[in-house]
Amino acid sequence: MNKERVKLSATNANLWFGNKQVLKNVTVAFPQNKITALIGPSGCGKSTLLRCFNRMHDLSAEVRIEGEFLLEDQNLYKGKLSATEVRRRVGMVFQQANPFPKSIYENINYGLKINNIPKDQRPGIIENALKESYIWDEVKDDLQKPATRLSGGQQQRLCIARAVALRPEVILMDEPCSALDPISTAKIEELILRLKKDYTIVIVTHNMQQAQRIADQTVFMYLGEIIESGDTKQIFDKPANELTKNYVKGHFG
Ligand SMILES: Nc1ncnc2c1ncn2[C@@H]1O[C@H](COP(=O)(O)OP(=O)(O)OP(=O)(O)O)[C@@H](O)[C@H]1O
Repeated sequence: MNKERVKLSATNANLWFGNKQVLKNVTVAFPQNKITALIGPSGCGKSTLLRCFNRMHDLSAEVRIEGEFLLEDQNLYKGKLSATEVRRRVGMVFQQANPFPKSIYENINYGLKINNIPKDQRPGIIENALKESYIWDEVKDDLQKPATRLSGGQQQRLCIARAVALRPEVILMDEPCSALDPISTAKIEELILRLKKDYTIVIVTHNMQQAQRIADQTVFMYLGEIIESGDTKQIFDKPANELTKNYVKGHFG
């Protein structure tokens, strides 16, 4: 798929919800410090695949996963890594901003506490995370106010700050802008582009313009399989597969 250093990968991954197979022999690699867009029609398995990379399916009894998932050379499931450690190193931001019903400050502080970050280091980390997520200027005088009073776009940037505060290596984003207006979306896209300097980013999106604006690489999925992946420009301008072509041209989806 690329010559860059691979940060995160899956090889021959299969996943079942009960008897229903949702991921079929998925092999994919996400290069370090790049943005990869995962695209494909509704229900093709994008979110399910994304969630495998931070062990979000661990608590679902009906889920069966096969295959190899690696963070660099460390196995996400079979090695020494605990689910908590995996989730610290592979952060996730969801479609619907989901701040805790607590203060802006506590939203970030909470993750630091459960990861045993010393108390005296936390205020500095929180300030940096808010700065890094382009929201500090808007909230610096309101840190003790409830996070739920922020706008949707601000809540989403707070959720990104919550993820980056734990210094992950990868940030998974599941349609992070789908509930946002164009101005908030533009701010998040600008933020994502800046974050790739420090993080590897995988973003699920239904917005083809968004994928073309921000993604270095694009992966097209259909019915649980990876149909095609490559440089974003190639996927959109010269797709090799007819299904990819029809999807990116908006003929189905
Ligand atoms: N907990 C579950 N139990 C059973 N089936 C599930 C479960 N979660 C998802 N599925 C099924 O798995 C398939 C893939 O779902 P997934 O959410 O990964 O698709 P997606 O490509 O992210 O879709 P969308 O773009 O609409 O968010 C769908 O058929 C869905 O109904």
